[in-house]
Amino acid sequence: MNKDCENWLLTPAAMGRVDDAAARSGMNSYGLMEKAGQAVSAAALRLFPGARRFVVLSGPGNNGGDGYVTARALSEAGAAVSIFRLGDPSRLKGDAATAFAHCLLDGDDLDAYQPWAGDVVVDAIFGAGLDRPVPDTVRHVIERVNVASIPVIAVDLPSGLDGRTGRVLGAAFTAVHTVTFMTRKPAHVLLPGRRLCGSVEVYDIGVPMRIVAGEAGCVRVNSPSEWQYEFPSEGLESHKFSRGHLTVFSGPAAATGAARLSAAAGLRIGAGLVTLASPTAALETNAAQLTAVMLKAIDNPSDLAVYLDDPRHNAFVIGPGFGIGERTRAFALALKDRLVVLDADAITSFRDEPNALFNAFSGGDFRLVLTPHEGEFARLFPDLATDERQSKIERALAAAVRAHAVIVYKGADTVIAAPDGRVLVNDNAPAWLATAGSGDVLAGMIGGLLAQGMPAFEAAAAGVFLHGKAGTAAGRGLTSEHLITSIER
Ligand SMILES: NC(=O)C1=CN([C@@H]2O[C@H](COP(=O)(O)OP(=O)(O)OC[C@H]3O[C@@H](n4cnc5c(N)ncnc54)[C@H](O)[C@@H]3O)[C@@H](O)[C@H]2O)[C@H](O)CC1
Ligand SMILES: [K+]
Repeated sequence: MNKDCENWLLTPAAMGRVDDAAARSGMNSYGLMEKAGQAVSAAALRLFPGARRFVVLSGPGNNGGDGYVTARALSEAGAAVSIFRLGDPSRLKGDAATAFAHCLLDGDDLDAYQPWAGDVVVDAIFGAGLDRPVPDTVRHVIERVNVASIPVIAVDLPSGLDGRTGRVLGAAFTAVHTVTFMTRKPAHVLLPGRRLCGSVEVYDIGVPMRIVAGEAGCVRVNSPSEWQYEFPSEGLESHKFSRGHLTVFSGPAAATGAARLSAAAGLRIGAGLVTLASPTAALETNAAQLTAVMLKAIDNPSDLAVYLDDPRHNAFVIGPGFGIGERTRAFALALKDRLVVLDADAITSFRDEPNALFNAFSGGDFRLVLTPHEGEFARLFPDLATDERQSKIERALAAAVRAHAVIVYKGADTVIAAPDGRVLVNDNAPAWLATAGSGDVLAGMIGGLLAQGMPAFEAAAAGVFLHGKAGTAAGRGLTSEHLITSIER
């Protein structure tokens, strides 16, 4: 993968414009297809040196063109190759027609393909150009290949996958390996697409970087290079007060654990001081289980107003275990001038009046981070959640603009979006991170980074990435307590 663009995500439409611009610049566009097909052939031979037969399934567009180049290259390397085609190859156009003309192997209709043991399928039916559910012929082949457990190498995208959204249009192959070109596309990282791609190889077919950069936009894969420059450093001159003061609100006596997890995570990620703001009735319960985290009784909005008189109380987490309702709304709105992570119950509390929240935090730098999972997202943004046309990236971005907040739209493919258009898709979370209390830990980590002065978008992205990394380090069967001790800055 080219280092310059390893985190970029281009939609199929943007990649189409890259292709056009490359052709206009005088590049030989057939040369790009030739390199694409050669890369797929090399991957197939590398991954399956013992294949009895490579079966190339070629479609009606340029993805099919890549397939004809692959078939020719595999055959020239001495492998056994069969081709099955969707559509009349005499109707292929442009580079795909050229690739077909150069490939002297016979082929048959896609319908005729019956899997044999020892086959390896090269799926070149549809790539970036899929724009509607796959036809029945393709659906039936996908089913036959699945039933026979034939390994599939996908060209650009597993056919049936919508490159922009990562959703399945009708049916899709499940690939063991996908070779894509220049940059990854949203479907390689958004679910369910990511699971259908297998390992993803990004091959540089030689489109000049300035042309790709022209279409790259601000949507990327989350990685330290996206936020490291803002990560708080522990210089010799730093002391606990210069590393900020995070306050986490505890729920009532019967629901204090979630907030303690957030507070402990905030401390672990480096906040200088962490206070648990607790109802008087829960002080004893909390006191029995805290050491480094401080405790303060705050029962009502007037207690909170006094606490907010001290400007050193700069960052807050509200929501985990806090309870749903009017008191929660009053507390959250009182924090409107501070850095705030609003999670769980505090999100749900605004389901009937989300604009009250959004308006309170509008104006000035964005300082509110919302961390909804799927259900909470639907409560605050019901219209976006049900809009089937939009990808998770597009939904998160629209929500961020509306809320004037950084949105951490959680899931195994968490999307972090800022109102200014920046979006990061996270892909390092292990499956076992979805455990009780995991979200509370994440909220505390983001709060702890906000307290240390990291801007909201970078704090959210770093929190999500380091949370995934801690989950991987903790390993299967982790508990949230273990997750916290596995956090490394
Ligand atoms: N820079 C690059 O990334 C390069 C990519 N290459 C390959 O080109 C394809 C994209 O090619 P395109 O022709 O635009 O699209 P497809 O081949 O995916 O399919 C278009 C073709 O299919 C028809 N179609 C779409 N949906 C359906 C459907 N549901 N049922 C039936 N037919 C459908 C549509 O009408 C068109 O005829 C990219 O993925 C790469 O593999 C280049 O080779 C090199 C540069
Ligand atoms: K494909």
